Amino acid sequence: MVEPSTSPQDAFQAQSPAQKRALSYSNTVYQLFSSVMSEKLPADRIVGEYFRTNKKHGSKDRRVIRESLFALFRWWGWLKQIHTSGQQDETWFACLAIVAELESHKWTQFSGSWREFANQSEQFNLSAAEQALTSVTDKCHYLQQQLKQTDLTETQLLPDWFWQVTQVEQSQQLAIVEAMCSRPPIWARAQTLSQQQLINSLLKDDVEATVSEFFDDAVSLGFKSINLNAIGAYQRGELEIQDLGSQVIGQICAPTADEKWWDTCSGAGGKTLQLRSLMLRQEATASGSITSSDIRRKPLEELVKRAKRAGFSGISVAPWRSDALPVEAESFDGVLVDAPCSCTGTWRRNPDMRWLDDKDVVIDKHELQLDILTRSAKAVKLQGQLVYATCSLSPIENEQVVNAFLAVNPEFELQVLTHPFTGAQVDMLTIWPQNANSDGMFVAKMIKR
Ligand SMILES: C[S@@+](CC[C@H](N)C(=O)[O-])C[C@H]1O[C@@H](n2cnc3c(N)ncnc32)[C@H](O)[C@@H]1O
Repeated sequence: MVEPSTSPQDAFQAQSPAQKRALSYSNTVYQLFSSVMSEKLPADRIVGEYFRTNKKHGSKDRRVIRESLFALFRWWGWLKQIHTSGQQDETWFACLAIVAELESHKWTQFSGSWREFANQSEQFNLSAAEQALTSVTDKCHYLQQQLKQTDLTETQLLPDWFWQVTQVEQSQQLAIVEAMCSRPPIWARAQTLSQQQLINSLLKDDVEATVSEFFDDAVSLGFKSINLNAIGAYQRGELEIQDLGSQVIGQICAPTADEKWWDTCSGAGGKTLQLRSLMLRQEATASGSITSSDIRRKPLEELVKRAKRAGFSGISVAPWRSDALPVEAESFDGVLVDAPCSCTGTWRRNPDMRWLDDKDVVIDKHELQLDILTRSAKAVKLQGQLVYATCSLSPIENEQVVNAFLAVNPEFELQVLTHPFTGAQVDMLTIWPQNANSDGMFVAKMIKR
């Protein structure tokens, strides 16, 4: 539970209104940061709960608090090397001042105050960046110079274990860090409208959207946070928020209008809705269907609501209540296994998770993933397709699961895929966040012979 900010640290006395507010923001961000780290709960959840119970903050306050907090996690791989005390001391103020420079935050009166508090220690002589820092390498140089610390490197921005479990070639590492330390846009999928119709409709609600060059139903809603409930197209089910990387999965499934699909780990139905939308785009009265399953009941209830909002028929729900198949064996043209995973591919949106999780989050799930894939495969009919997907970037949860499955299920054969963003032909497809400004994803497609 995060307590509301009450008094600034006694050791730091505000000499001006800007310093007073800077201390108050610092106090709130500090409480939130400590809470995320100690409770090991997602920052989004902790911040959401804090703002729900502390209504005093206006929209500007929220922005300063939220953006400073998430920036701390984005750059924590460097900052943790100077802030080791766990106290709200000069090193803490240095962190706040530094992230404001690294992300070119506009609240310079507060970041200037944080810098003044940091500089009360002889350890620091921080100054504002002379120009906007654009690349991670620029940022690294700025920090090396400010902190007089030359052993900072770009790869420290992701935990060591990430590099161990992903086995990324050195030549690719910088591009990954660069993507992981920036935010992707909010991606949406035109669900019942054409891309252009959706863009026109969004304009009426003052949302400037742009089309994706890759899929004819994907649109970018830009980087500003949006109140979805105030958008007509969302209320009418004409759009769904879905990251571009996630949209790759439905595109790889490529269901035809009359096929019967099973979404075995549907959650609240992000991909179920996409599959149905893809069918309806081919034929307004598509006779195909999708059965959606999950071990959790609540997301399935949410799925039903979302399908209703879109006016979609042809979707039914079959909860997994035991290890037994909740659907008829060998009866589906396509089975999608969007397996539970470490979610390392979503770290751009959740930078806190890279410091809350550890290597086990990747290693632990391999067996469960193989088990779900093996059980789900029993529902695929002859010549049917089996699609395995995760939002992990580690081969342990991806290629190794598929290879282990193929080793004992020789009737399944990998199908060559075309990378939607690079055009490369691959046996199994990893979408890296830097490929098209999205989250990271993995997908493999097999045919039952
Ligand atoms: C990656 S999420 C699915 C996201 C969803 N497909 C979407 O597009 O929004 C994985 C889902 O697998 C479910 N799950 C976990 N263990 C499972 C199991 N043993 N059998 C079926 N589903 C499981 C989780 O409840 C979770 O909803």
